[in-house]
Amino acid sequence: MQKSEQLFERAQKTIPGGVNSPVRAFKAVGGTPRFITKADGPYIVDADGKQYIDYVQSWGPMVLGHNNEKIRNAVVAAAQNGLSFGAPTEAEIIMAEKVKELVPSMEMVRMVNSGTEATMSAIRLARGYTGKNKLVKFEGCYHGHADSLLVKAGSGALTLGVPSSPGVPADVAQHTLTVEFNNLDSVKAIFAECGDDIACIIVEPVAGNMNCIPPVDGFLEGLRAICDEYGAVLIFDEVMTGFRVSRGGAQERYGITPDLTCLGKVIGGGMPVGAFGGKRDILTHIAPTGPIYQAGTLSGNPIAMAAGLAALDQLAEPGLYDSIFASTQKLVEGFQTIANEFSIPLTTNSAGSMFGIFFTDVEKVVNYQQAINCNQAQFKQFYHGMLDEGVYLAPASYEAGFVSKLHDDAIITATLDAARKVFANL
Ligand SMILES: N[C@H](C=O)CCC(=O)O
Repeated sequence: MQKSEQLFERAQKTIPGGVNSPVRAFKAVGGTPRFITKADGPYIVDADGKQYIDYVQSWGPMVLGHNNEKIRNAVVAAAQNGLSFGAPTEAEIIMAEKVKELVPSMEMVRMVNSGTEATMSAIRLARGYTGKNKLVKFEGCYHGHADSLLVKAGSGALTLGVPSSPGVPADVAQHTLTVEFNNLDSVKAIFAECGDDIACIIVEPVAGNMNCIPPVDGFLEGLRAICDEYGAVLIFDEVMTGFRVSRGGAQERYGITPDLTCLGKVIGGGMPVGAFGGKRDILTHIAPTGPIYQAGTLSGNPIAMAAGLAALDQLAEPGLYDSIFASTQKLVEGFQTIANEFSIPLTTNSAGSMFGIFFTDVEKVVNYQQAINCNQAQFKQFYHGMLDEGVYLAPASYEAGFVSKLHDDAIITATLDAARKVFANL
């Protein structure tokens, strides 16, 4: 770890906390963040040359695994023609058509550069479209770091103890109403109180920023019904679940159609991209067809479009999703079996190729309270044990894990062998 240590020390002199995104800093687990030099397939390699089986997968987008050859070639080919034009290209149309084909509720699509931009823009659109101010989000859900959404947020904000960040004016935060994930009664109650001024509900259909919590039966259906009743816009934040929990995302997996959908890095095969889209009737309110402003010089960047199209094309491979889901199932069942053998209280969740491990004696984790009450000390010990054994999990207990196409049987077996050694010492 010598090189990572040196790099971390050097980084802290010029980069706040030594990292460009807080979750990378290992604050939740302690120790030195591993500085990464390359990634390939299911592996990443750190500055000291140590190889890890990677379950972060750049926080989700690498459904095909790292350094996919076709994506890489598409990026290189596109780069021959220039890096950024600030003008429209055919690739953006092909991308919008492709997204619409895979996620039919996205009748129109606007490209942006990140998940944060996607959710921030979708919220503005919902407010402008409905003429209402308030938004409903769920405690522990994370939708990027826009002001309105950094209220009782999950992910790094929760890990670092600032789920409602300083710097967000109270005047802004007052319009964000937070309710409990998987609790329809709490949503009904807030709508009964101020439904006339609620523009939208934004939800991660599988909450991947408080570990991995799938929706309970009827929850997403209930949100759809409430939005219909009150004329609010239902926004699915599919930054994590898009093209991952099913080829058509969570909306396909659970059979619920939102009004707007937000997508993130997955749509660029890992490049810095995002998109939001949905009903034509709503999207036409965006500039230049409508008055609600939203813009970006780099939006629809040709390199990102090339990477994204190469990634999305490969998702049509027959049996791809069944195979990744089977690997994920084998992994979580393996963790559970081994924990049981060592009498360690543990439960797991999964949705498609996303998974979560919870150190708790709760039988099934379905909400925020249960997620944050898990045994953090034990997670920390487990985390470092796995790292030593060459398995890289998200360095925070509130983050979902991700399995790729290249996490084959041998990789899952190697991970479980590592877990057995680590559990034996917990
Ligand atoms: N949970 C986040 C991804 O959506 C973690 C990534 C980050 O904040 O850098």
